[in-house]
Amino acid sequence: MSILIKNGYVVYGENLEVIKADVLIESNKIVEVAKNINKSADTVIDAKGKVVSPGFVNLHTHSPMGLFRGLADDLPLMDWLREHIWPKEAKLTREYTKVGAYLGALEMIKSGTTTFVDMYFFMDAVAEVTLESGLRGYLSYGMIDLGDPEKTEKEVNEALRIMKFIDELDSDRVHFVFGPHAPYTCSIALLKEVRRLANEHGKLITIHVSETMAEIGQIAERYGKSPVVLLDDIGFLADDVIIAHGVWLDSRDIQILARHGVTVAHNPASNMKLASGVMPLQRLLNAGVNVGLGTDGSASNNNLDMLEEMKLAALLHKVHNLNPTVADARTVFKMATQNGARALGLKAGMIRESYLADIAIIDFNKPHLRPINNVISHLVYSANGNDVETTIVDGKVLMLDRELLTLDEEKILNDTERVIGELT
Ligand SMILES: CSC[C@H]1O[C@@H](n2cnc3c(O)ncnc32)[C@H](O)[C@@H]1O
Ligand SMILES: [Zn+2]
Repeated sequence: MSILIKNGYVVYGENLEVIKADVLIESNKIVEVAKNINKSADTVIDAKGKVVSPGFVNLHTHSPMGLFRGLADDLPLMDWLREHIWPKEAKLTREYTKVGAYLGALEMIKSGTTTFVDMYFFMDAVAEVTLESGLRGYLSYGMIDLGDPEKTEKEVNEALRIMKFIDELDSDRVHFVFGPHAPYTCSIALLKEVRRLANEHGKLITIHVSETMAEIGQIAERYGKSPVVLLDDIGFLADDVIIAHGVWLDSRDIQILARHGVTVAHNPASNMKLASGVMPLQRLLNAGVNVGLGTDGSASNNNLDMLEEMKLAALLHKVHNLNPTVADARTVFKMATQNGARALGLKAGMIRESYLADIAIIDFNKPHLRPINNVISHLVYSANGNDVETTIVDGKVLMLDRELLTLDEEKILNDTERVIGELT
C-alpha cells in the first residue's frame, strides 16, 4: 500500500525545517520527501494549506482513565488517588476498562497522537484495543504491592501474563513495558525483580518518580534518601527507564538521571492541576537528559490532547522562570515528537526518508492558524487537537478528513455513557 501526501507544509527532519513538498509513503515507511513527486499511489491526500507533522508521542498516560473525567477535580495527588480514584478503580472490570481504552484511543487518534506509553489494569484488553485502533502502544500493567510479599508475587505474575499475551500478538505496533507504579507503592524487592526481568526480556520500564513533595517526604522517612537516589542505589536506573513526572529533583538526582540515560516524561497539565509542582525542565535539558511529553490520564488533565500539552509546557516554564525564552516552541515540539520516539528506540517522531510513517496532518485553513507566518509556533501556541484532520500510523490511515476508519466513534461514545452509569 502507498500513500502520496501532496502540497503540504512538511515539518522535515530533526531540525524541523518547514518545506512545501510532497511525502510518499510505501508500506509502513516514508520513502520520499520532495517537491512534485510524480508517482502513482493507492491513496492520494491533498494537503494544500495543511501541515504534515510527525505524529505525537504521548510518553505517559493511563488511557482508560477518560472514564473518570470530571469525577474528582481540584484535589492534591494523594487525596485524589486514595479517596477518589482508587475506590473507583477497584470496581473496574475488564469490560469497563476496555470501553475506557476505546475512548482513549479515539481521543488520541482524533488529536494526532500516533504512539503512547500506557500504565493501567486489564492491559490485555488495552492491547486488543490498541491493535484494533491502529495506534502504536507501549503498554504496562501497573504493579502495586505496598510491601506485601504475597502481593509482590501476584503482581509479577500478572505482569508476566500480560507480557506473554502481548508478545503472542506478534505485532510491530503493540509492545509490553514493565510498569511498577512508584517507589512509594512498590517494595524494593518488587523494583529489583522488575529490573532483573527487564534485563532478561529486553523490555522498557516506566514508573512514576518524584511527583509530589509528599512523595519526597514519604521516601525520605522510609529510606533516608530521595526517590532517584533510592532507585540508583538498588541498580534500577538505566537508559531503558522512562520516569513520569520528575518534578522534585535536586542537582544530584538530575546528574544521576543524566549518567544513566534515563528519560523523563513531563506532564505539565497534570502537575498544574494536582498542584504537584513545576519540573526543572531547563536544568534537565542542560544536563543532557532526554525529556519527552505526556498527558497523564484524562482524570488529571483532563484530556489526551498533545497539542494543548505543548502549549501548557511552553507557558508553564516561561512564567515559572520569568523568562519567555525558556521552553521555546521548537524545544517543546521536539519533546512531543522525536524525544518521545528516542526514549522508545523508535525510528519515528520525524518526517524523514526511511522513518516510520507516523504522521498527523493539521488543517491550517482556519482563522486561528492564519497567516502561516511560523508553522512550529502555530502548532505549539495556536493549534489544538481538533485541528488534526488526518492521522497515519505505520503507513495506515486511521482518520481521514476527521472520519475514523478503524474505530466506531458513535458506539464508543454510547458505550462510555452506559459503562459510567453502571460504575457510579
Ligand atoms: C496501577 S495502574 C496506574 C495507577 O496510576 C494511577 N495514577 C494516575 N495518575 C497518576 C499520577 O499522576 N501519579 C500517580 N499515580 C497515578 C492510576 O489511577 C492507577 O491507579
Ligand atoms: Zn501517571
